Amino acid sequence: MAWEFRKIRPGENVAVESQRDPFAAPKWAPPVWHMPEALVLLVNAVRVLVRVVVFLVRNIVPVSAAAGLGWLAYTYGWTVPVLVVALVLVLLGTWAAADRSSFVRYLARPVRARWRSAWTYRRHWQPVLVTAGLTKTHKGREYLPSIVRVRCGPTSDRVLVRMLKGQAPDAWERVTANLAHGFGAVLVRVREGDRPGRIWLEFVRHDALAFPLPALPIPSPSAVDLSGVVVGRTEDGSPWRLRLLGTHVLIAGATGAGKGSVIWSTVRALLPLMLAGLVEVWAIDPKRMELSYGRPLFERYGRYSSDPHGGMVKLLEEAAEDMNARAEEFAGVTRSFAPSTSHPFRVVIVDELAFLTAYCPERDLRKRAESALAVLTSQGRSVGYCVIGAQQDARKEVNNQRNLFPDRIALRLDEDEQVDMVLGDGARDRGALADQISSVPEVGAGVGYVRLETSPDPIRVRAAYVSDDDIQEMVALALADLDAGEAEAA
Ligand SMILES: Nc1ncnc2c1ncn2[C@@H]1O[C@H](COP(=O)(O)OP(=O)(O)OP(=O)(O)O)[C@@H](O)[C@H]1O
Repeated sequence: MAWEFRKIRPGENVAVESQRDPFAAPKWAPPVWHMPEALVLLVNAVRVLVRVVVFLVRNIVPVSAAAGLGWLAYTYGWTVPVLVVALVLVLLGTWAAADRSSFVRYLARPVRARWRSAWTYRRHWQPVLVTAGLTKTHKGREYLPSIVRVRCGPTSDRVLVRMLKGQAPDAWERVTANLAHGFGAVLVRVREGDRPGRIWLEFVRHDALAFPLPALPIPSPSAVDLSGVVVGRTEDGSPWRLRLLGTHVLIAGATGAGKGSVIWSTVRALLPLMLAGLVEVWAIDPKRMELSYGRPLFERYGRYSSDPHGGMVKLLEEAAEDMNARAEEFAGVTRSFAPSTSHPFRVVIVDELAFLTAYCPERDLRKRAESALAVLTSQGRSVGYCVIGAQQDARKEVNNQRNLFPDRIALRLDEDEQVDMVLGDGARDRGALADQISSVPEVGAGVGYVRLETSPDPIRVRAAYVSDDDIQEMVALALADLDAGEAEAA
């Protein structure tokens, strides 16, 4: 129980049960101990001293700077500190102009984090948490979760929070809307903390993915990393790197969700290695829409089929056969795959998986496609094969093959339960709101959620939009060595 000292009349100091709620009915406690005046003063003096020391330690840099300037002004007059401040500003300006990224990293962001910590988070912490029901009052004493540290990113803040003992992250997940409104954020996500009992709250200040991202420049061959080709941007403004080497990728999204932009951004990122003969793209195009634009490109630097009467399935089977032959060749010789012109990295893109499997009317073709896909996805990873499958319908009945794809992307989905079907259990609770992505193309097309290997928390991404003109430019670049007639024929 907490106590505070009250003075009743001179010489009469009493300790009473403390009451922090200003609206609570007055509760009179009988005097318990009569305290000497000097002891009361001493206790209060120690309290003030401790608070001052904590404040000084926490704010050592600004306090020292202010004290130094004060001392200069006192000793030499006000012009000297003004000159010192001007000099420091000039130095900081030069630093910012010369190396902006280090300036932002080592100075601007930490200063901003301190400011936001004090002004936005600590100032509103208690009222917002009380209203959101995240505090506990026990025997008149209020227990409040505490802020450990605040970090600022370009578009979001991360606040490390020490929860109350016995509190779990889902208590915070339930009130993310209250927190967002309380602290003026667009949305709030709850992330795993650095140790038990702590969580990171991610306050998104503004949506970095609200506007379409134009097609990224075609990279130089040495910049292409198959462990993470850049296909767009993540919510914190960093590049979205899609892993292809050693995995398979499923892109799930309702019609118009922008699956094409993920596929084309990937092809665009791979283009330099395709031209160098180190990567082949085998395109299977049942819809004859998205991939048909790049048909000459795929036919020259890979394969292409849109033939519904067995051609597409045959292509898949040939990929599976070739993969088997490669596996045999590599057995006992090499364990990690590095692409070469004799053994290029093969990306098999299937624009709509369900056309080959669930929707295919011919039972025989369906079975053959399913079995070739299963072979490719289960054994192809280590021998330089990557299957990228797009899928409109994420329901279980339609997509029984999703477990064959280790990496999955959830673009806009029609129903909330499809999110966990695509990204795995609990993904929606952890913030993958793929069912709430806007269906307005400018706002939501190409936006989605991915789960990285390193973290169970889904992150929000947007693929760059590769327009028809961009595709034509890629095709022209890839076929530049052919003369006009040949290109036409291709
Ligand atoms: N990354 C993006 N940024 C902005 N707009 C985009 C993006 N991707 C696609 N769009 C817009 O959204 C429209 C639909 O995209 P797209 O055809 O790629 O969707 P989809 O998921 O492949 O649909 P479907 O399954 O019906 O083929 C495009 O015509 C384009 O205008």
